[in-house]
Amino acid sequence: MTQDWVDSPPRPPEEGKVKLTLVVACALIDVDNRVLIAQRPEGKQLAGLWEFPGGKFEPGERPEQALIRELCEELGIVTQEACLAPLTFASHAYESFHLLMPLYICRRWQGDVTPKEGQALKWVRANKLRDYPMPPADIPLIPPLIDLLM
Ligand SMILES: Nc1nc2c([nH]c(=O)n2[C@@H]2O[C@H](COP(=O)(O)OP(=O)(O)OP(=O)(O)O)[C@@H](O)[C@H]2O)c(=O)[nH]1
Repeated sequence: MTQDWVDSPPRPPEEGKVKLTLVVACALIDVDNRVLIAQRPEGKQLAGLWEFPGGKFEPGERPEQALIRELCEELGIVTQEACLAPLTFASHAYESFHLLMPLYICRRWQGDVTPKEGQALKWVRANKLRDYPMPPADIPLIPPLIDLLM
């Protein structure tokens, strides 16, 4: 019997490889302990679903820098690193990538929350978040928010 792999054993399957996508997100919390969610606009992946503001990193950015930039671009507000506290994270296998998404909470910012990208916004009690369809990655983020806010 020939063993043509004796000098070069079979490799682990290629399908084990994933594209890891790093996204940073924020639960903004208002004075009534409600959380801000935003609806993904038409034309984007997962359009119509409600999500936490945030987005992908730009090259060389730290998570807090990326989040401060995204909050300014999407909502027209300014916050500082000292006002961002890590709460939990999402790790979810989408079909074409694996999402790793830290979720921060933020209670202090300057400016009025304004939908800068035409997205619908809603302030929602943590125990009502399940009434809004969210991306699958976000579902495990709800219980820590309920624990924190209810
Ligand atoms: N911001 C945000 N993104 C989320 C959440 N949950 C979730 O699965 N995602 C996914 O994480 C990625 C976020 O990237 P993004 O908002 O910067 O990206 P995008 O699809 O608008 O893409 P683009 O910026 O390349 O146009 C998307 O694939 C989005 O579906 C969430 O709660 N907030």
